[in-house]
Amino acid sequence: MGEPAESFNIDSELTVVQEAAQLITEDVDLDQSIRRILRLLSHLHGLNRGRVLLAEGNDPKKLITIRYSYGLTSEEIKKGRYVAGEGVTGYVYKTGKIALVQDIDEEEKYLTRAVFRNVLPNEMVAYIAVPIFWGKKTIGVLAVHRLRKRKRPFQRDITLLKVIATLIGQGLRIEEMVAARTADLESKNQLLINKMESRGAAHGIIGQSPLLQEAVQQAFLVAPTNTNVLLQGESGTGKELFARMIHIASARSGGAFVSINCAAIPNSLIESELFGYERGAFTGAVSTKIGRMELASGGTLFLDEIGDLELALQAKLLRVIEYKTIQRVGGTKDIAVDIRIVSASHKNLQLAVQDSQFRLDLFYRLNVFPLRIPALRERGGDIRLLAQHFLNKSNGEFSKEMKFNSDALAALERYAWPGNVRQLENVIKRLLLLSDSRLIDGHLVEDVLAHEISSETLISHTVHNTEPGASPGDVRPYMKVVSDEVGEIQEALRRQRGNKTRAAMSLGLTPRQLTYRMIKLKIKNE
Ligand SMILES: Nc1ncnc2c1ncn2[C@@H]1O[C@H](COP(=O)(O)OP(=O)(O)OP(=O)(O)O)[C@@H](O)[C@H]1O
Repeated sequence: MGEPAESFNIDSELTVVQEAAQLITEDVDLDQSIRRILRLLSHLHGLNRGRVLLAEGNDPKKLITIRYSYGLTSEEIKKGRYVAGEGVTGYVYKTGKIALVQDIDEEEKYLTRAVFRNVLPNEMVAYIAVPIFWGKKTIGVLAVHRLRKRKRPFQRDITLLKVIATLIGQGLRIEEMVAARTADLESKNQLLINKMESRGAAHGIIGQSPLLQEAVQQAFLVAPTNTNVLLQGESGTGKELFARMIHIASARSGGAFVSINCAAIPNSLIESELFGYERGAFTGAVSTKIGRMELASGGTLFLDEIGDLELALQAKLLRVIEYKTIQRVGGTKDIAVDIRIVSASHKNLQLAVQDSQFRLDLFYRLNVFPLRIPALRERGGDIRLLAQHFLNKSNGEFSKEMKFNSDALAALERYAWPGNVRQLENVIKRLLLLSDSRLIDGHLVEDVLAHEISSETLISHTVHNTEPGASPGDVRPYMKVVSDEVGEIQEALRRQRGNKTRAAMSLGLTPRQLTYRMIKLKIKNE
C-alpha cells in the first residue's frame, strides 16, 4: 500500500471525523461505513491497514476477531484472532488502555500475527491500537499501522483514532439495537399472527408447527363429541392444556373440569379422592367427602398419568365407565355420574397392556380417540414463538423489558428440549434473571443450556429402554421398562447435590411426583 502525501492539518482531521459521524449515523450498512472510515484514515492520514476487532457477544473465551478492515487480505483477516491479553491487541482489549508501539520490530509483545513483516515497508513501522467501548465495557479494538518516520505527532493520531473508535462504538450499538428490535418485532409479529390464526392460541396453546396444529385440529374435532380421549406425549408437552381445551370446547364446558394426577397421589388415597367417602368409612372420615368423579359429573374428568393407576383401581374405573355410577368408599348407594374422561400418559399404554400392567378392556374404553401431543423437538418453529411468549410473560412478572437477539433465538432452536415446553419456560425465566444486559444473547443461552440435563442422555435412555417398535415420544425417559428406579433417583439426587427440584426436573418428574416416588421406594435424600 502506497503512503499518502503528508497531510496532517486540522482540516483533514475534521473531514475524517465529520464523514465518519455522517456515515455512522446515516448509512444503514455499517459494514460499508466502517470500511469507508478506515479507507479515509489510510488515504488522508497514512493510518494504514485499519482493522476493527470485536468480541462475539459475551464470549466467555474473550476472543476478538477482525470484523472490519481496510487493506488486509482475506488470509490476514482470518489470522487476526486474539484472546484477551494476548499480544498488543489483546492487551488493549483486556485493559481498555491505548497502546502505541513505535517500532514493531523492537516490541516483544507485538505478535506479527495478522500481517507478515515482509509485507510491510522495509523501514521502521509503528502500530497504534485504541479500545472501542460500549458504555464502560471494552467491546473491541481499532488498530492501524503507520510509518514511524512521518512527522505527524503520534498524539494527534491517537486523538483522532479515539474519536473514530467512539463513533464506531456508537454505530455498533445502534446496529445491535436495531437488530434486536427487528428480531423482537419479528417474533412478536409471529406470535400475534399465531394468536389470530390458531384456534389453540385462544386456549393458551402456542405453536404453528404442522404436528401441533394437527393435534389442535383433532382436539377440536373430538371436543364436541362425548368421546373419551387419551392424550399421549412426553412430560411437559402440554397434555393438560389440551385436556382443558377439549373441555372448554365441548358442550360440557358449563360443568367442572376436574383433574387428578394418578402419579402424584399414593394409590391408597386415590380411591377416596376419586370416589369420595361416607362419614365413618374409616378412621379420620369425620364427615362425608364428595369425590372428584362426582364433582366432575356434567363436566370432564382429567386423569393424568393414568398408566400409574394400580390394577384394582383400574377395575373400579372400568365399572364407572360401564355403569355410569359410583359408590363412595364406605357407602352402599349407587350414585349416577355423567362424566367424560380425558386421560393422559407419558407411558406407552399398549406396552403396559402387554406387560399386564394395564387392563386391556379399560385401555379400549379410554383410548376411544387417541391424540398424540408432539414433543417440542418435533415442532421446530414453535420454539421461537414459545420463547417469545414466555419472555413476554416473565417480563410482566418481573417488571423487565428484556429482548432476545437473533443468536439467542437460534441457540434456543438448536437445543433438543428433553423436558419440552415446561423446561423451555423455566430456561426463559432463568435467562431473564441471569442476563446483565437488556439483550439476552446467544452465549448466555448456550451457558444456561449447558447446565441443563443433556437431551441425548435422555433420548438414548428412552430408546434403549423401550420395546422395539415403540416411538421414543411414547415413553418418558426416566421410566424404564426394566427399571432400576431406586438407583436412578439416587443418582439424580446425587448429581443435583440433594436438590429435589432439580433432580425431579432431570428425571422428567414434578417435585411432588418425585417426593411421592421417594416415599414409595423408601429413598432417603442423604
Ligand atoms: N403449546 C403450548 N403453548 C403454551 N404453553 C404451553 C404449551 N404447551 C405446554 N405449555 C405450558 O407448559 C407447561 C407444561 O404443560 P402441561 O402441564 O400441560 O404438560 P403435560 O404434558 O400435562 O405435562 P406432565 O405430563 O408432566 O403432566 C405448562 O405451564 C403449560 O402451560
